[in-house]
Parts: sequence; structure tokens; C-alpha cells
Amino acid sequence: MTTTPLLTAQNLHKAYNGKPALKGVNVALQAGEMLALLGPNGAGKSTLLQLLTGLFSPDQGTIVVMGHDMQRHPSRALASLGVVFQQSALDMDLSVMANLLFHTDLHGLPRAVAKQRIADGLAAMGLGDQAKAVVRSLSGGTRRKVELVRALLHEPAVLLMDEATVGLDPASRQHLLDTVRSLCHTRGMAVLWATHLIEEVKVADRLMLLHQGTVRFDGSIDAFMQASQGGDFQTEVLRALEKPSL
Ligand SMILES: Nc1ncnc2c1ncn2[C@@H]1O[C@H](COP(=O)(O)OP(=O)(O)OP(=O)(O)O)[C@@H](O)[C@H]1O
Repeated sequence: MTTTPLLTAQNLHKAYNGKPALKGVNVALQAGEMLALLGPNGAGKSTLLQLLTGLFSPDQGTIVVMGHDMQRHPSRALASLGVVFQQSALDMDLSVMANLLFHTDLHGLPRAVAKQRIADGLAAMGLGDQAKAVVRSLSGGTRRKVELVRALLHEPAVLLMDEATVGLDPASRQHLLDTVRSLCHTRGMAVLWATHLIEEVKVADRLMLLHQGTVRFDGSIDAFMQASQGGDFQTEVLRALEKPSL
């Protein structure tokens, strides 16, 4: 059965000063799906995520989120997106609570609903006692978790994560990914998650390999391994990306 994807990007092109960074990329994210976007430095992962979040416009191509065209109706499209970027979006001098309330106000959530979701979100990430802490006083790993709580407060249909596990120790990284994974299952949230950590992508439903602005593979990890040349997962990913390491 085919269903309408929650997010569709078609034929995305983007160049910087005439140098192409994306050359006709297509993405379709289905409800409940976790898609890992893997590629070496400079492959175009951040550029793709910046286009999908409406930060920049593509030179060519279209992006539709929950039926809303990103260029024609950006605020409607963005209302269904949660974003965790490499760069922190938190105000370092405000408390965790103030940062999170700022986000829920932006999305027009009533305060009572906002406070309940914030309490639940912090508790789910093991941060129930950190609401009053000033963000600057938190470790890098804890800030990442707060970023995730923030990104989920308006219950987005689609979550976009760019290297969201950077700075986390292995246990926290696993916890963050498990949390996201269970939201895919329970709420049908779709996730596009850019990373350069090959081993990390094994928990994803689908793998997209990006190299020099072009999609080299898009499908399940099983399909990738079946089409490969018999090496282990890491070896085959590096072969597909023509890299000795990522
Ligand atoms: N603002 C910019 N101005 C000029 N060139 C850029 C800009 N942003 C990215 N590029 C170039 O576009 C290409 C794709 O970069 P991008 O950051 O999207 O890749 P990436 O896969 O996210 O890499 P990384 O993992 O290093 O962040 C690279 O050649 C990069 O140098």
C-alpha cells in the first residue's frame, strides 16, 4: 500500500557561487519512518537540511511538508517540522524552561499545555530536575537533549536532525536515538537524520547515501547489503561513497 509521504522533496538543486552542492536530490519521507542520511564531509547533507527547513531556497526543485509548499506557504510547512541542527538554537543565558517556553509561544501553544509537554519531555530525556538550570551551565550532551525536547514540543509530523548526536557519550547517543525511534512507532513521526557515523545508521529503517550532491543509494539496509559486494556494512558504505573513511 502506498501512502502520501509526510515530506516530499523533488529534484533539489543548489549551488554556492556556481559550484553545485546538490544536483537533483529527491526525498520522500513516510509516516513512522526513520531515514538515515549518510555522507562524507561536503556531500551536501547540511545543504539538504537547510533547504528542507526553509532556511534557504533551492535553485530548482520543490519541497512539500504535510501538503504545504515550502516556498509558497513556509509558515504552514514549518509548523509540521521539528529541527535539531548542529549549531545550538538555545539562548545560553536563559534557563531551560525559558528556552522551551519561547519555542511553545512561537508555536502558539497554550501555557498549560506547554508546561505539561515540557515536563513530560524533560522527564523522558532524564532531565526532570534541569528546568531551572541556565543553559550555559549544562554540558554539551545535556544541551543536545534539551534541543531534542524543544524540537518535539509542538509534536511535529517530521523531525529533521543534523548530526544531532555529536557531543554525546555512547549511552546518551543510544538513549536519544531510542527516544526518537519510539516516537516514530507511537506517533508515526517521520525522521530524517543526517550523520557521518556509519555504525549509528543501523537502527534506521532506510539508508540514503549522499556523495557530491547526488544520491548514491536510497533503500533499506537489507537491500543495500544484498546489492553490495559481500563486505561488511562499513566496508560497503565506504566503497559506495568512494572514501577510505568518513
Ligand atoms: N555557505 C556556503 N558557501 C559556499 N559553499 C558552501 C556553503 N555551504 C556549503 N558549501 C559547500 O557545499 C558543499 C556541500 O556542503 P555541506 O555543508 O552541505 O555538506 P555536508 O555533507 O553537510 O558536510 P559536513 O558534514 O562537513 O557538514 C561543500 O562543497 C561545501 O564546501
